[in-house]
Amino acid sequence: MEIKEEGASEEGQHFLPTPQANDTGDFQFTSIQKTPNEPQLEFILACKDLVAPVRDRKLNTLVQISVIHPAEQGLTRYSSTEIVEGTRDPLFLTGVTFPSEYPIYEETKIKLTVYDVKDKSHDTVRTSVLPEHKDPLPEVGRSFLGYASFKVGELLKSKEQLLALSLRTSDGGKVVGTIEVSVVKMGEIEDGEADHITTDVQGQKCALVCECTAPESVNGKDNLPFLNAVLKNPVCKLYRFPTSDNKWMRIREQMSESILSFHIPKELISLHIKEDLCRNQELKELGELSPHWDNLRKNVLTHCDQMVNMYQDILTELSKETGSSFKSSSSKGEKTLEFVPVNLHLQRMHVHSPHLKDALYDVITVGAPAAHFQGFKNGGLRKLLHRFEMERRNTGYQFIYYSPENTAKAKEVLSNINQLQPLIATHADLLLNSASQHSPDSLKNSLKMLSEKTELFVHAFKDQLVRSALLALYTARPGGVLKKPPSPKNSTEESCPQDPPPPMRRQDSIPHHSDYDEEEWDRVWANVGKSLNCIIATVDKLIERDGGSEGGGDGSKDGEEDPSLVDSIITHPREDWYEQLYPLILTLKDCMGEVVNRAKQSLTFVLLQELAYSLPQCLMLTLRRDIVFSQALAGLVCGFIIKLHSSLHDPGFLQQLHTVGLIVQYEGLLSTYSDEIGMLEDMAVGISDLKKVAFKIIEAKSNDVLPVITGRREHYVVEVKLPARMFEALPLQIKEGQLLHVYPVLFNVGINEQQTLAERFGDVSLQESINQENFELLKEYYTIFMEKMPPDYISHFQEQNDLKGLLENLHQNIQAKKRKNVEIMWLAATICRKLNGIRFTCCKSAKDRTSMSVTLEQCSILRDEHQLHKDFFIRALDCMRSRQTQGALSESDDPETGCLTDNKPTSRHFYPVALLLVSSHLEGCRIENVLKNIKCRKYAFNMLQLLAFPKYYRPPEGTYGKADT
Ligand SMILES: O=P(O)(O)O[C@H]1[C@H](O)[C@@H](O)[C@H](O)[C@H](O)[C@@H]1OP(=O)(O)O
Repeated sequence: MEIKEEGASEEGQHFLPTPQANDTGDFQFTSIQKTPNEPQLEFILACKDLVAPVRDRKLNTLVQISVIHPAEQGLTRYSSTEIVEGTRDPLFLTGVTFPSEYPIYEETKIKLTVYDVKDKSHDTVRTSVLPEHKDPLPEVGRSFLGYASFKVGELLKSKEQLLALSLRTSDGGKVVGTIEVSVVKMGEIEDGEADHITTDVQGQKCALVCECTAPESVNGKDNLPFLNAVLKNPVCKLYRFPTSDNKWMRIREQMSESILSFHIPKELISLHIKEDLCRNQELKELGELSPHWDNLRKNVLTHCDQMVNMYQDILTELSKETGSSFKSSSSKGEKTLEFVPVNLHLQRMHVHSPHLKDALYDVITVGAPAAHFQGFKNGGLRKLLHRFEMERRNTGYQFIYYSPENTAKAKEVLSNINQLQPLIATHADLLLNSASQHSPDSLKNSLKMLSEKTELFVHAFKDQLVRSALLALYTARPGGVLKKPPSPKNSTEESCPQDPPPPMRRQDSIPHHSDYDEEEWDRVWANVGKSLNCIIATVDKLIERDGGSEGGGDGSKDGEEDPSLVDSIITHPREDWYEQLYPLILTLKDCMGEVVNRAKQSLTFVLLQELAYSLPQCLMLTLRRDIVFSQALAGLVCGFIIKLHSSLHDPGFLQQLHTVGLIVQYEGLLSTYSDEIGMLEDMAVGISDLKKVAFKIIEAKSNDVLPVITGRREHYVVEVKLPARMFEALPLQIKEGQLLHVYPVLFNVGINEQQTLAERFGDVSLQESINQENFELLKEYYTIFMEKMPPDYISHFQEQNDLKGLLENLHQNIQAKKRKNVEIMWLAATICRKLNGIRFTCCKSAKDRTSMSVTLEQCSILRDEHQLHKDFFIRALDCMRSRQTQGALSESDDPETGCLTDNKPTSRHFYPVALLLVSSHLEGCRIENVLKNIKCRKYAFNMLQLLAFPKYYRPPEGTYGKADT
């Protein structure tokens, strides 16, 4: 029999925006004193001496928590505990938390209703693995046992903030037991002894005494406004678990979205548009070409313009999504959202355990960066890029083959030129300005800056590529006939068709031409250096003479300046500095202009070769790479900012940040089977491309604290802003703008039924090579870490951690080629945490497998680092993965499927705010994640799938089933 509460108007929770919260009509309510951004109220529950309705039947109880807002009469279901089985004295591990935005006052009434759950598994959808004749269990649902209620003010003002309330039957008559409500404050120092906790549920007792002092380092309250600008819509859960020495630890699980999900893609797309517009312009300015190349260029430009339009359209679409912070898994194939990462969240576990410092454990959970709209029929980036390069290299006479390294080099030089030329011009003008003011000090300073930049400029061209590109372009001009057409077939390093594919670093098919005057470039290039030397010598002379010192000097300090020029200066008795320097500056600018012109054209010609081959595939490949990279970068920036904020008070971390850089470890759960092979190939390239990213911390000058990206495809700088107070406390190197590097590594272990197929009938080599390659990268990072961190830090570090042993263990596990060897993931994650790194967990959608993995990781940390009682490991795991049972769903839920039937999303992919807030206090954070994505509180697994999962990756009964994903 299912018992319904009488008179309860069950509605979703309605959040009032905070400013209105105190002002509900004519009423004035007493706010709860709160710490910014911390939950307003958190409590735990336990029952005693419950009376079973039927004798000799063990009770399986849960408590449902409802709220009666003071201005309303209606009851709003808020959350519920987990089910505790087989005891009259249940002690609930799942607590209740009211986040800072929730409209709760001292006058708010809380109703606690205790139910006896007869069958907690009836929600699990039976699948084909069940015998067909087997009917669902006849006895489903739960029975009402009793209720109690209290006002928030009563709880807060009670002795030791603890209430023991009688539970009564619905007519308010009979007492059927007691319920204890105890306020919890994270970060408090445990005062009382949680004595007599036994793993025997019958004997569980609750530690209810707490004293309060919040450790600064974990709460990091100073940082909150900044994190709030980035993190949105937090979902919180509170638990308490016993430790092996029978004390309680408290755990707050928090899951938040990030507006960086949209902000970073928008920044990046704008940057790509700028870069591509500039390249298209340079292609147009390439000058006259012979008909073959000219046609190619026209074709390339048509496609490139189309591409820029496409990026602009995507940006326009994304710009409409103002304030969005979440892309659901069901939108992963949407074209306009392709640059946005799927289901990106910070998953945070805050642990307060006795005798230990409070600790935070963060993992970024996100769908594997992949180009879902383009699909995976032909594989992912790793394969596509390799194939593209192989084919391009063997195209014969139509194009000149430049290796990817040389193409990247050409882009780098072009970018350097574009940056340096205007800088030099500015410094040259400043020098003239100093000259006109006749100020020796200012002249010296301006000269110093001018010299530095000009030297960099000259250095930028010290590359064979520029010479060969000049020759190639020469041959492509009308009349510039190549005597020996460039072809890999003419190369001495040519490979025979039957040979294995040559390595990527093969020699380029760069032309050689006997008529070409190579020295001409040398002369043009050297002129820049010469004219700088001339300026230096002139300035020296002018200052020397101005100081009235005797003697004229010979004007040949640097040995390279033109003696006639210098002589002409020193013969002037009364110099006008400006007049003396002006012609020299003009010469420098002219020489530079000549170099820039030639170099730009020739290097643009190199880029033309890459683009001209295999249009439009080449551009689609760039698009795919941009998409995957954008998703990966959004996650990385989010992870970096969170890591920075949570570790700002740690000098060791800050030192590591600027001397070594940060390890960023990705755990992949993709299978090497079917489409997920392509996803893994995309993900591997996307993550590896993150090496091109460096961070820079700058002082925030306004309220806009969102990061800014500069650079171009081969090299990005992400500027992260910190408020002045925090910025000031940073090490000098960071404040001076030193670039902070990241070392991304990916370890993948497929765990589902698809991976079983791959292992039995397919191929797992992709996973093996990714793990092997990334192990080498991780080892490299460790070596740099050991070399660069100070010896005293290292000796302390080594005392605490056996990193060498862990690495060796990881290596052995990778070599072992064991099936579904999840030990690899645990070891890689542990190493990352010990190295102060940033952790990521990814599967296709980051909702089902990722939720299993991240909750397992949390409980394993509690076991290994916080002495979680071993008999509570599985219970803790189940609590974190759990969902409300059917009876606890709101009326808008479909009881058959657990899926929401009303509260339809307002847009295709965004979770409506009302719905989000309603849901944010139901069971474990990760089931909320599933709900956010597919509007259904069920992990998308069936029993057959779960049989293939490693044991600890299986969710509890009642939490999984058929879901329309
Ligand atoms: O979050 P995921 O684990 O990628 O979700 C998978 C789930 O593991 C699988 O069992 C199910 O059949 C679906 O394919 C889920 O992916 P969706 O992207 O369809 O949510």
